[in-house]
Amino acid sequence: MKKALTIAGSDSGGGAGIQADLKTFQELEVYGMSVITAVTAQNTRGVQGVFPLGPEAVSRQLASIAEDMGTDALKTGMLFDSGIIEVVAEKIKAYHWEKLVVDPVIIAKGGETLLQKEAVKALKSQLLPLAFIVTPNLPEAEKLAGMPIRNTDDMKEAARIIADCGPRYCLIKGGHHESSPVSSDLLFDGANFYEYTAKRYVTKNTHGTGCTFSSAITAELAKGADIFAAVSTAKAFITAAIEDGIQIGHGHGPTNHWAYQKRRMNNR
Ligand SMILES: Nc1ncnc2c1ncn2[C@@H]1O[C@H](COP(=O)(O)OP(=O)(O)O)[C@@H](O)[C@H]1O
Ligand SMILES: Cc1ncc(COP(=O)(O)O)c(N)n1
Repeated sequence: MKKALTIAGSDSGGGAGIQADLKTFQELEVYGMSVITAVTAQNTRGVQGVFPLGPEAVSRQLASIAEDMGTDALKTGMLFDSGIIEVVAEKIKAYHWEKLVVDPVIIAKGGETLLQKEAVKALKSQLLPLAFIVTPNLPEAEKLAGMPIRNTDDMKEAARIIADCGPRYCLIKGGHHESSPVSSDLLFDGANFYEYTAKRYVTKNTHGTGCTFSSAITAELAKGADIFAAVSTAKAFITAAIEDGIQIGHGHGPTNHWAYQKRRMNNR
């Protein structure tokens, strides 16, 4: 069985972070492993507390996996600060882990900080050069590129700037473009742009969409898919998960990780 690793924060509400990643790995039939960077007290209403574990705890978890199991692909989500980014980058290089998906989690949907301001520089200079693909949402792409994004031309310009940091592919997600009837993501391979478009659902149950999407890409890469097939399957996975979003809690509910496989079973 192929293996996938997530290096991310725990979401007690179960919709984002490590929990969303492991559910996605399971649904896409890869063996899921996790390195926890921080524990968040979180629910559908927002983030009530953040408790980082620190570089030593992260380093030891990474070593446990590397010394025994290894991984076929991996992703990063919430990394909290530059100390954790440094150790993650150092270990990824030392273990020669190559299929790295960097989801540059900076701010939660409710506005809470998940990456310290000082750490954006380390993310760009230390982690992005190791990334096979980086998957910023629109506000994250604005921060990484240092420019406002108002239209598709701006998205392309930002993708070029982010690609200059060294990732092999850059995928800017259009989920935050709420006035559009579609949800369009733009993949840049250093030369050409490819658009992945799906219907936009009007729903407040979008907690964990980015985590789920990037872990679906990671699962597909672990199984040997090329980047275009991996993004395409991940887009179908997240679109189904959003369409069947779950009304749990009083705020932004989670997506439905089972929706994609349920549809496949029904179509048999
Ligand atoms: N309301 C929606 N309807 C359909 N697809 C969406 C919706 N919101 C986000 N997506 C898709 O979900 C994926 C994650 O995007 P996004 O929500 O922008 O990430 P993040 O959680 O990092 O902010 C992308 O493929 C995006 O196009
Ligand atoms: C622990 C953790 N990691 C990431 C996110 C971002 O979630 P989203 O996928 O909605 O951007 C989150 N809210 N909590």
